[in-house]
Amino acid sequence: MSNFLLRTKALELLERVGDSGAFSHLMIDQTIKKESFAEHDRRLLTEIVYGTLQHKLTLEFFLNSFVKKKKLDKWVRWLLYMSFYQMYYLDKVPDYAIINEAVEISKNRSHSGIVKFVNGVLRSAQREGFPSFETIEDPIEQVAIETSHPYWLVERWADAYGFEKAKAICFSNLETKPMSIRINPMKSTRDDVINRLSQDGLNVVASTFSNQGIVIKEGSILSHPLFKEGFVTIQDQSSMLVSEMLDVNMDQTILDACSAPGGKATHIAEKLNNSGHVYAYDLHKKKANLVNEKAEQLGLINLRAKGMDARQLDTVHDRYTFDRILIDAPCSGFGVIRSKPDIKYTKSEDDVIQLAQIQFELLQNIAPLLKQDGKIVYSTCTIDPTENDVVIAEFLTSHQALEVDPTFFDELPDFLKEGEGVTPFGLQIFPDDHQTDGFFMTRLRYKEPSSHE
Ligand SMILES: C[S@@+](CC[C@H](N)C(=O)[O-])C[C@H]1O[C@@H](n2cnc3c(N)ncnc32)[C@H](O)[C@@H]1O
Repeated sequence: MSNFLLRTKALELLERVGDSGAFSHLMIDQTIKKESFAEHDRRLLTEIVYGTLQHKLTLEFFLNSFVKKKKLDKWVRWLLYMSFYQMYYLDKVPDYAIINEAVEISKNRSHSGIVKFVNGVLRSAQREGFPSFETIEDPIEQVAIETSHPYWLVERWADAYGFEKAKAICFSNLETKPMSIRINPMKSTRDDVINRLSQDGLNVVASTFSNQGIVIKEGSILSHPLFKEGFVTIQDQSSMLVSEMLDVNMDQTILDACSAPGGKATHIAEKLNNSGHVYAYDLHKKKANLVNEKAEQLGLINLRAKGMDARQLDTVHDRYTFDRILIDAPCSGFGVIRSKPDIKYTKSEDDVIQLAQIQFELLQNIAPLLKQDGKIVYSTCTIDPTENDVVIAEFLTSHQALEVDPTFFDELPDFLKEGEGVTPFGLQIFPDDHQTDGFFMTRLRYKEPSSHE
């Protein structure tokens, strides 16, 4: 494909999704796939689109240094952002070529005034270079601009964890993490899968988070037969640890209250080796159907998902029904910004407060369904204390028969036991800690198994 066409496509995508606040990997990937590009073009297009979105606030800072208070058409702004992104972050294409392409695109779309403007701004950037972040005096603002996070979010993390940790989190959100997969123990062993993938040229190592996990350091699993035939599932390592900490045993009756798209529900069902039963729910029926599809692909007959608000599960299940309960709650998602950069632009402090309320209600309404000797795992893929430690602390204050299960901490992998993420209420994994998603998880149980009767 010509450079002109590729960059025109990139601009179209950015215009479509960049301001909507609803872009997702899936949506962008599907659009790119539809065009049937050559592999090399597809990779460059993906890189330009994601990179521009990922660095949006930094690129805005650059633009403001060249253009004072000028109202720009949406497409002109995105064209300048994507050109800046390539000039500053990529060394694949020389600046003059990036500028020429941008000028050609402008000619195609508008009149000579705009063409001159685009050319002028990009030539100034080429001549003068981009402004240094050192010129920003406020350290929080400097990190916010350099890593393209909103100010309030960096400030919030600095208040919760200190400035240096907040900075490390922000920078780690710009890196890519290695992909990890979970083997299906009903079909193969981890050693066999590692051997097979190594023979086929992938560089893989065993995960220390889960004995079903494998980290792919080099190579792609997406076109490998083991992936296509359901021998392995793509899942982040922190996410795998959640189902590990549920401490599942054969024949148990398990509830996964917020289950879509089914990563953890299928992990749990695999651990049961098709015995027992996993009752899975999700607020959205369509999403619950995805869980059923995933279970079918993996050959799991002990998992069934339905659409339902989990805060009303006490209308369909009796008290003391479940051996294990997983509440992988809806959350702000601040632990997964690396793969979903839209989160940092769209979520607000109000969202955090509203989500904490929902999380509390989920715990409150679901906990009575736990058997006397059962265990509840509560998890989120966020790093905000309001949705994690604070929700658990408040829940335990109003439900004094329950406690954080002290054996949860003993069962953590050794390298996590002593880390900075261990709190009195659970384990917080940060995205800059282990090249995984950021996650919070904890396990609750009755203080005295029969005292609540
Ligand atoms: C963090 S995701 C769950 C991820 C899933 N456990 C996995 O591992 O693939 C949270 C899910 O909760 C669902 N949800 C939100 N509010 C809910 C509610 N009141 N009842 C049940 N599910 C809800 C969302 O639709 C979303 O799919």
